[in-house]
Amino acid sequence: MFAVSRMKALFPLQISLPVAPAFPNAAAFFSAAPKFTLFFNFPAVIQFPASPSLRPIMGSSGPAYSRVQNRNFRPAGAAGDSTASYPSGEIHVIVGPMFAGKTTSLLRRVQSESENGRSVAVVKSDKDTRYGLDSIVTHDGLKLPCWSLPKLSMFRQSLGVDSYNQLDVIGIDEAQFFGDLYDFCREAADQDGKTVIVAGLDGDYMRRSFGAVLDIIPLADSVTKLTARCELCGKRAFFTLRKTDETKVELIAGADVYMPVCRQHYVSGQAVVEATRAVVEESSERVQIG
Ligand SMILES: Nc1ncnc2c1ncn2[C@@H]1O[C@H](COP(=O)(O)OP(=O)(O)O)[C@@H](O)[C@H]1O
Ligand SMILES: Cc1cn([C@H]2C[C@H](O)[C@@H](COP(=O)(O)O)O2)c(=O)[nH]c1=O
Ligand SMILES: [Zn+2]
Repeated sequence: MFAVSRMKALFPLQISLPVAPAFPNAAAFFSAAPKFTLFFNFPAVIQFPASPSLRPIMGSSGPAYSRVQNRNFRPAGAAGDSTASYPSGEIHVIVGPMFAGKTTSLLRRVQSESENGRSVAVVKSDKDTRYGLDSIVTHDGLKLPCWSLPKLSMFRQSLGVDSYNQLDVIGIDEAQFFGDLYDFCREAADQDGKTVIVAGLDGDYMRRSFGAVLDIIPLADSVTKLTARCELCGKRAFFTLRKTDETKVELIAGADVYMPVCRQHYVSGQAVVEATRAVVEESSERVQIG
């Protein structure tokens, strides 16, 4: 399993061990069947300082971990170096259906950045209340403390301007729920020199673009599309099937309502859901008339 004990050492106050993981063999599952498609080569460019010295910054709704200063700003260079003092931010986007390991991947990357001495903070939408507001939690129970906010534009103020300035890396989970994702990511990377790691659903249950996740692809250094396992046949799953007849786009839920599926089972499953909805609507119309 990925280093829960190391996570505990890193985040001693908040990390808790996974309880009754839904997929106990997740690590074996992940390593035996690598499930991601790299659209672009993921650049091994994150530069890590040699000696990490983390200190937690506690805020009203969540912690950040910080070093002394944001190293993303290049020091003034030699004369003629036109890049001197421009921020060297980055944006990395992780997409895929539910259960594909997006949160797990985000958590790993943030953990790795932190272990390498960079100051990190993670934010998720406060719409997702599934596991409480103070942490992001994977479907198999790994946890990381985070900020829960309605808008990314509140992040700087919530953290405190000084703490924000010291941050190197910002992780964003459930990115599909943030309407101001584009402006936040652009400013954080271009103006403030942050490395921004974004995880979210590229498509909703109808396989339509979800929120602003796809809008930030033109801003991104890298885009990774993860896949899950089709719950009906075990093949690679690219889509999320909603098992109920609820039609609103945003519906916070887990495996009770959604399942990852391959193309074939998306098409057949969606046909069943739609046929069922038609029958239910028809019979409720009959009841109203009668
Ligand atoms: N059908 C499935 N395919 C793959 N993983 C699944 C499935 N159902 C549950 N899981 C679990 O979900 C974990 C991924 O959780 P998570 O990182 O929270 O995914 P995401 O953020 O993409 O929804 C996997 O490690 C696995 O244990
Ligand atoms: C497909 C789909 C999903 N959602 C919700 C359901 C969950 O609360 C999140 C996704 O969580 P995960 O970390 O990716 O597993 O999004 C939704 O509101 N609408 C949809 O169409
Ligand atoms: Zn299938």
